[in-house]
Amino acid sequence: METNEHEHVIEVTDLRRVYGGGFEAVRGITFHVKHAEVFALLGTNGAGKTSTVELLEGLAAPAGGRVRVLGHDPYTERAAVRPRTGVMLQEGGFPSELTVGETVRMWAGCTSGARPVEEALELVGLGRRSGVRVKQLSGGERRRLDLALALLGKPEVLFLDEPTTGLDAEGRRDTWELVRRLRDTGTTVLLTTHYLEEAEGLADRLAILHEGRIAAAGTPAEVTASQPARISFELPDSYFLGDLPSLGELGVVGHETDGRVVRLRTHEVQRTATELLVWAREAGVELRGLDVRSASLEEAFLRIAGRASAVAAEKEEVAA
Ligand SMILES: Nc1ncnc2c1ncn2[C@@H]1O[C@H](COP(=O)(O)OP(=O)(O)OP(=O)(O)O)[C@@H](O)[C@H]1O
Repeated sequence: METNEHEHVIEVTDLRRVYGGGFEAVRGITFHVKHAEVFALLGTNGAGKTSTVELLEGLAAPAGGRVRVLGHDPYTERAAVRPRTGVMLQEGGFPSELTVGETVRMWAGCTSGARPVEEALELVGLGRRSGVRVKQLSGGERRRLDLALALLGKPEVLFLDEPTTGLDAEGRRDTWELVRRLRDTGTTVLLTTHYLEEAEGLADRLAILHEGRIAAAGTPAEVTASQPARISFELPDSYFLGDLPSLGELGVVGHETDGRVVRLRTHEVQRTATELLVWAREAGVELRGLDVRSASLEEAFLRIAGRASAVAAEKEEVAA
């Protein structure tokens, strides 16, 4: 079955993965990835990202649920899926005595319709490192070589497991730029990452995994919009928190103080900020250091991961 632009290139339904000792690393997750979309799987350490990506790559059979990549089961129909996908594992293993060029040439020999070696190396910025032995590459350069190998077969679907770990800021930006170009020319990309700014800047949609479950999903804007905005300022001299209008009336859902600095959280940022400023004008005081900002994906991530832990602990308590 060929895909067209209206289909989901990756479909995951109630997916489960259980390891040998009976540990359930993926506990029933559902999501889809559309054609030419960048989808990020985020999560704390051990959340189940790699376990999930390996199922999508057909490296293991699920314990339950269903995966389809380009309309096929990647495990039982590997021959149909593998030539159309590119895979960058967390740890690429290749002989370290070979040069970069030899490594790519060797890989190209096993890949149907491979790009020219030089083109693959240019894409990832290793054009001038062709003659260097793999063992002499820096960690970041090895990640780029991994990426070159994943791109060799001009894949329709690209799986990238932590593609920018170990890269410096410039290398990371280059990789983002490349991923965007690939997406714009029709490649579907699923990546895992620890870098929240990577997901925020690169992903069209994302899912936050926590302890094997999806704790939140949507566009980066949707996931952050579910979190309260933050307003912070310094209490004017000789004023106390109790001198402000009632926080409930201001639409504040949470607050902290740090010395004289007050931080308020609100889902109604315009109303809260306006009423606070009206109060300050009427009181004739200045709110020094006033700062109003929407939640970042990082804040959303930390709160969602923390909340998911609390909910899980509560469920365990109820079950006990
Ligand atoms: N082969 C295995 N046997 C048993 N448990 C495993 C195995 N591989 C992974 N796990 C466990 O499954 C859980 C999920 O691991 P996984 O590597 O998928 O997480 P991750 O989200 O990719 O983490 P990280 O961000 O640290 O790479 C972890 O608790 C891990 O210890």
